[in-house]
Amino acid sequence: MDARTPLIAGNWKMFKTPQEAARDAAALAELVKGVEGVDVMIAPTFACLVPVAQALEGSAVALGAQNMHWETEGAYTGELSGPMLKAAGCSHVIIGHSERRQYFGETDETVNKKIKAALEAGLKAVLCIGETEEERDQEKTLNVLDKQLKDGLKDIFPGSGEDALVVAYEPVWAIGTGKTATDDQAQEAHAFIRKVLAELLGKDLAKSTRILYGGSVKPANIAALMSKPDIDGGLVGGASLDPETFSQIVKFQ
Ligand SMILES: O=C[C@H](O)COP(=O)(O)O
Repeated sequence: MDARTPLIAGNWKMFKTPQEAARDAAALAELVKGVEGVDVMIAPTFACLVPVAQALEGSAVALGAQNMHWETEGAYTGELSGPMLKAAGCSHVIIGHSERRQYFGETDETVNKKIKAALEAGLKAVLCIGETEEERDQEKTLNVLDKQLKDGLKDIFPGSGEDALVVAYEPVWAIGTGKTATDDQAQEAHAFIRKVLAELLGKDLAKSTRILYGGSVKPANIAALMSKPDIDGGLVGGASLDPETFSQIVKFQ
C-alpha cells in the first residue's frame, strides 16, 4: 500500500481578472474547508498570484503558477523566475503544459531547465506530458511519454521521500475537447510513466511520485479515474474555473 495523497489541481489558464480570481479563490477555500485526505492547488495567471495568495491565507489550498523562467533574474522581458513565484506565495509551478509546447516554443530542453530551477527555488514542479491525437493514432503514445520524461527529467534527482515532483499526463486530444481518455487508457499511460520514473529516479521515488490525469476532468468522471491504481489526482482546466464545480471534483471520495 503506498501513501500518495491525491492532488486535485486547477489550471485557470488565461482566465479571470485579479478581482475575479481573488473572489473565486476565497469561495473555493470556503467550499473545500475541512475536506481531508486530498491536496488542492490552483494556478491562476501571473497577475493574479498575489491577490489569490492573500485570498487563500489561512486555507489549505495551495497556490501554483502556470510557467516560469529558468534563470533567477535578468533581462528576460515578460518572464518570472522561481524565487519571484515563491515570494509571491506559490508552492507549485506547472511546467511544460502542452499549450506552452504548442504555442510558445516550449521544448523538452527548456522544460528540463525549468524543472531544475523550480526545484532549486523550493517549488514543487508539475511536469506535463502527453501525446497528440496523431501520435496516439500512430501508436506512438508510450514512445512520446518516454522521451518527454527522459529529456524533461535529465539529470534531475528530487530528494527521496519528498513530493517535489508531480507528473501530469495530459493527452493533448483530451484537453478542452470534452473527450476524456478512458479510465483504462489513462491507467495504461500512468503505469508506464511510473515504470519510466522508476528507471530514472529509483523505485521508491517512483512509488511516491503523484501522477495526475488531465483532459476534460469533470465531477462526473473523476471518481472512476481515481479508482485506478496509478492515477493520483487531476489537473483540471475548464471545470476548475467555477469554484462550486471544482469543489465537487475535490470532494470526489
Ligand atoms: O491543465 C489542464 C488541462 O489542460 C486540461 O484542461 P481541460 O480540463 O479544460 O480539458
